[in-house]
Amino acid sequence: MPTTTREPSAPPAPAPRAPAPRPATWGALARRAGPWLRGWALLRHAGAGLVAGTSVLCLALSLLPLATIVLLGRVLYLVPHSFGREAVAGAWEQLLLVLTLAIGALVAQQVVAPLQAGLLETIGRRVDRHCVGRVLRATTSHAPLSLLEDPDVLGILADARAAFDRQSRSPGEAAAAMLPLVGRYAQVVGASILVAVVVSPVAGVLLLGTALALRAGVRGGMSRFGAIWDGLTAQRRRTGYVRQLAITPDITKEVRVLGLLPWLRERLRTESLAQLRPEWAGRRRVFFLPFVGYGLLGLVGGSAVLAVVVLDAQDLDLFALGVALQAMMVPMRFGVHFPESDLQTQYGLQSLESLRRLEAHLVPGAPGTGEPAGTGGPGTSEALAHAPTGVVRFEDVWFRYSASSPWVLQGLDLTLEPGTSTAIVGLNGAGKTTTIKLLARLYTPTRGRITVGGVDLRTLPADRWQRCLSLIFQDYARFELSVADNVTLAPTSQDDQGALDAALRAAGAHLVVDGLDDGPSTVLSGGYAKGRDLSGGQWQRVALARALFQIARGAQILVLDEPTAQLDVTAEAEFFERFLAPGAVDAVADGRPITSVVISHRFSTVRPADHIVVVEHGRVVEEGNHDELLAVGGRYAELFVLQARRFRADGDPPADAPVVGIPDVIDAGGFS
Ligand SMILES: Nc1ncnc2c1ncn2[C@@H]1O[C@H](COP(=O)(O)OP(=O)(O)OP(=O)(O)O)[C@@H](O)[C@H]1O
Repeated sequence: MPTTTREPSAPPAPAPRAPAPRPATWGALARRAGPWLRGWALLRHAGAGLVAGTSVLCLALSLLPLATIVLLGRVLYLVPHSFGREAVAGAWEQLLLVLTLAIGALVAQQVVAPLQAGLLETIGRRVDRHCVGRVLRATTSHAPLSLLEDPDVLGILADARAAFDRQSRSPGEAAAAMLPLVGRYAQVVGASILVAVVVSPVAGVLLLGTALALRAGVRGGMSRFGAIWDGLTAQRRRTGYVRQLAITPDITKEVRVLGLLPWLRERLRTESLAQLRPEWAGRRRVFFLPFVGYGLLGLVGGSAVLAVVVLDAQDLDLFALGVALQAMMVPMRFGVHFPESDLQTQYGLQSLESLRRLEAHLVPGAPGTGEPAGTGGPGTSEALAHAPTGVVRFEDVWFRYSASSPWVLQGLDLTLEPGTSTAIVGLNGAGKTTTIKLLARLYTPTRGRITVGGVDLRTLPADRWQRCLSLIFQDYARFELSVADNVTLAPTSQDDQGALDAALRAAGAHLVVDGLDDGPSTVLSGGYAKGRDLSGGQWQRVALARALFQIARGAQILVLDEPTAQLDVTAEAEFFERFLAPGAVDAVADGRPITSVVISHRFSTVRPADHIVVVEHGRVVEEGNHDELLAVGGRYAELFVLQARRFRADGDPPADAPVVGIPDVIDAGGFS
């Protein structure tokens, strides 16, 4: 294949900007009511019987105090008629009965309250189970990676997760708390009706009006503070990150050794204050002064009701007076937070809205993802049966991570022939990993296209295409699971056992496994009984086995990003000889032609590849096989010799050290 040297074409015109989002069309009322209705609707996930039973209990618990008021009013009335000169026949017996009932009502409240709390907790947990499922569906959807890296989406995700980590209130708590809240309103209405009946309708209306005004003040303050809280999402994420840093053993180990603990403590302090100061200021603003105002309103309203009662006092008997004075206290309690429902509904409903925004961003088919829903789960025969095959081509691909960041790929052209091995080499930051992220459809090209067998990758569901690939990134995942789970990432059948063994052997990980107490069942973490942590190089072999296992399961393209970064020199050389040679993965591929792509910044190691591509500044500057590239004496030759010379200095020269076609390098003291 001829060696080519590429020049960049002119940069493309800026990508068209997405249209600005249209202003929300919902009315203010709908905006306020929407979250409440959605929270209410969540109750169906707790089970109709449980919700109905708990509702009845909540209503009973809120009406029992009214019953107590009436009964105690009756007691007041009966006391003078039960003793002394004004005693009336039968009054004493009635007094005993009413007193017993009043005590019974009080005891019932005490007994039922813990039961109510338990039932509400159960409802909350059932609703949260449903919501956690929704979070998982959103985060494990096939949304483009760019969305999962979007700072706004990460902030929303952090908020949604915080609720389920019990750092904030959850949607389940909000839904459950609505039942006692309804009970509170039933109680205040009941108390106002009592006052209206025993004193006058004016007093009843005054009482209800005062209660509702106080309530509006309390909840209004909470929702204004909720908006402030929402605005601090990014800062909360930063604070949470530093807090997490402070308790992550691996990181604190490094921080300790470097003597950075004071720095970490100070950083935690400054980040926490950056979150808390606006919260404190917000609290003062939305709670303190309005609290004084609403306190005065309660005083005026309460005094007005009292005045009406006093004016009517001569017409009121002891029963009416007792009931009126006690009932007046119920609405006055509307001036403070309800501990069983206010924080729960305020922050729990905000968590629910975060969850909904997350779904809007990430769930396939939802507006904003631009992602067609996939078919077939990981490794299913359906996904692989419809797998696109053929030559993979990058055609003048331009890419940047966001509209404001610099171009990473600048007109990259690349061809991957089926059944061949390609090495992509280049210096740090050249765009090699980005190239394979695009190949894997984690991102889509900003301009240009990638085709497979002539079909634009964009038109294929990402998950179906990804089933054709087996890919290990340089920052591969390390799961605190068994070796077998780390390799297969799926429940294994008897059929898989052979593929697992072959993958471990082909990756050279079988030697690692042989040294483990429980063989492939050993958990790869020292934190478990019989578990064992591995060295970096041993982990890398396990990750390689994972990639090879997917090949055994039917994937046709093997992509390895810096697969030898943690291997020793001998293992690295052996790896490249094995994986880039023809038929390298036959042992796991069962004779199918496998296209392999290896990324490396080590020019001296990719010699066996059928095709070597040199990437610089996001474009291919040279390509060919090793001999062709050396003969040209360009960038590859220059960097190959530079790196090979270092090997030589280490006493380990590559086999073809005497290089021809790069006289300038040789003159400069290269190989002789
Ligand atoms: N998620 C991201 N968001 C924004 N910029 C990114 C992201 N990932 C990479 N970049 C930028 O893209 C450029 C190319 O990175 P890439 O990882 O593709 O390089 P590379 O050739 O693989 O480098 P290396 O050999 O160091 O792994 C870098 O400048 C990097 O800062």
